[in-house]
Amino acid sequence: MKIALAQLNLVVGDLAGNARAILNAAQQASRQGARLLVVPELALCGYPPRDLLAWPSFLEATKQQLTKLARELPPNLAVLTGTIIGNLLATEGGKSLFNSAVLIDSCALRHVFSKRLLPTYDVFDEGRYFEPGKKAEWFTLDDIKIGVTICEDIWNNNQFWGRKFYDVDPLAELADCDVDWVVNLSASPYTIGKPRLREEMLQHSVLNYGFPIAYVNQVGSNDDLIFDGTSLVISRTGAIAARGASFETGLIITEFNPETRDFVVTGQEGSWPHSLPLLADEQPLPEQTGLLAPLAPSTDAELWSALVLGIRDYARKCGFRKIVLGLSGGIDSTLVGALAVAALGAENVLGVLMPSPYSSDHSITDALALAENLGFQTLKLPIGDLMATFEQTLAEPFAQTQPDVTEENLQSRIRGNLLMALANKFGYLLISTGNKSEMAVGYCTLYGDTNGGLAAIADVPKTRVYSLCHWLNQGQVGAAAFARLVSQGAEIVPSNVLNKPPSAELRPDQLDQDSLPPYEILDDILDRLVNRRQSLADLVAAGHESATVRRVMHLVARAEFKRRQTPPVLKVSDQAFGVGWRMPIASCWQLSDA
Ligand SMILES: NC(=O)c1ccc[n+]([C@@H]2O[C@H](COP(=O)([O-])OP(=O)(O)OC[C@H]3O[C@@H](n4cnc5c(N)ncnc54)[C@H](O)[C@@H]3O)[C@@H](O)[C@H]2O)c1
Ligand SMILES: Nc1ncnc2c1ncn2[C@@H]1O[C@H](COP(=O)(O)O)[C@@H](O)[C@H]1O
Ligand SMILES: N[C@@H](CCC(=O)O)C(=O)O
Ligand SMILES: O=P(O)(O)OP(=O)(O)O
Repeated sequence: MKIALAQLNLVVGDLAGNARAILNAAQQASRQGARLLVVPELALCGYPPRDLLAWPSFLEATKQQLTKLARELPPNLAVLTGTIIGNLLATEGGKSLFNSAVLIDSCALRHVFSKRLLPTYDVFDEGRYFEPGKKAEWFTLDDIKIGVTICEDIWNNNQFWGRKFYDVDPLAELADCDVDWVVNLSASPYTIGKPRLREEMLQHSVLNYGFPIAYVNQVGSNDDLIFDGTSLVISRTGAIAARGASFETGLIITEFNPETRDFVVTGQEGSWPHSLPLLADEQPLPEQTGLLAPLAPSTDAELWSALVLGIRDYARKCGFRKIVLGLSGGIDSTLVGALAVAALGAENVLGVLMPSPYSSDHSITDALALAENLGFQTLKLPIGDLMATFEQTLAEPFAQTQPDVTEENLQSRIRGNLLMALANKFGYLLISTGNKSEMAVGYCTLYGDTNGGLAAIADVPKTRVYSLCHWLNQGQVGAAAFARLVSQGAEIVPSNVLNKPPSAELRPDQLDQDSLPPYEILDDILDRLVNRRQSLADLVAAGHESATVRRVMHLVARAEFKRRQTPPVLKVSDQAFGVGWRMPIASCWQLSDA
């Protein structure tokens, strides 16, 4: 039996567009002779629908779209699609919806399976909307017994994690039902290294529970969440029967053999994708039959692709064709400039140079060198006159004061204002360039360099910004925009950008390192504090100076008000400063207290 898994890039709320993407995949799968097509979690409404689920009109429209889709699907193909389903018993208690997989066969709705484990940690808030499914469920297709799970349902493998997250274990219950194989419909957000982690977990689960697993994951980015795809089919032995490409749409076709009760393993490697089509869903899905698309060769390569997809999808799903950013010749704006070019093409990126009397010459020359390397346009808007006008206007109220950080911030706010003016006038998306290290300690100006529609690298620590830029210069980047440079062995990131010390250039001779611990130390403290919730004692035991740790903890807590007002942050770590980080602002608790 041929089984097809469609890694689709779905848009939240685009019910007709998502239905079309499912239908296209179904027609393609049917032409390939597939008997069953599986598409991702909540594919019809897009994931995550968040509070759209509170609108009765949205629920009704989704229901109607499902009925219409069922009528249009090829009759010889069974389709398992993620969608929302009303809980008819909600009046007797419980939430009014299920997060479900619906089996459509011969153009009719045959069975509904509902997600049993509803995550409520980090970015997930499914208990807010959904009632959990009550029991393990499966269906029979041509005498093959297929167990159905949805995303979190497969993440409670106690033996793999060495701890139990939920009392219910849907996979263990399906093992008791003696199913032939289990399918999982997912919308599993990307974090660094997660494609490999999922693979290890699923291989362990196959051996632990004793059945093959086919796992289909959404691809694309919705708001702050990036979905990598990397769907998998794991055979009974733990061997990988198929692996979908990461960060690309695709139709994975695999063969289940009823005799061996297993998927056929070819072990053939496919090719690593070299380009990310802009509107992939409107073209036929790239097909992979029994192929293993390789995992990214390094976490830098993986992270790069994730950020490119995150920027591209945010722009196109919000209706932007062009990006603007402030280009200072520093490493952060350099990385964001390169990402923007890879995401939308050099012809759609504008870098704005805004020198002040404190700007170095290399802030101009390095920014221009990058723009020339990558072929995008620049605009130079010196801000000295605007600074003088601001200072003049504020001269009277500031008469009895000394220049301080206020004047520094004015420069940043002038730049932020100019960038937003360009964004308004020409319909650009302004991307802010702050990295995670500065967002963590508040080393940025509210309504200044934090301005923007999307914070593209605000979950990327400064040390990783450097490693991504070094990786870019190693010439392994696949983006078409860099093909010429890569083929000539030329640098993408000007070497001076990599070698000079980071500086805000808001006053003479200012260096980040005069205000902050060295970034290697700061980033290790932040990783332990923010991602791993370590205490002062833990951090000191790890070799950090107590005074430095206390200072960082204080800065992190004090900067909460800034983070709450910054743009959506593309999530790439286990703990991003986004919807999964819910710290109080007006709080007396010192992180160093415990
Ligand atoms: N802009 C840049 O490009 C850049 C880059 C690197 C470093 N920096 C550095 O970042 C620093 C920015 O200075 P800053 O932190 O004073 O800037 P800021 O103006 O962004 O934030 C401080 C202001 O925020 C308000 N505020 C403080 N606590 C608040 C709260 N709990 N709720 C609401 N509002 C509150 C107050 O008005 C306060 O003056 C400077 O040291 C600058 O050198 C800036
Ligand atoms: N001189 C500058 N021209 C354009 N954009 C600038 C300039 N200086 C700073 N910026 C923008 O602000 C952020 C933060 O600057 P830091 O150097 O980190 O202080 C920078 O990435 C640019 O987007
Ligand atoms: N914990 C899983 C699943 C979350 C979900 O059910 O959406 C993940 O990170 O991918
Ligand atoms: O934000 P940038 O680009 O100016 O980078 P840096 O802060 O390292 O100068």
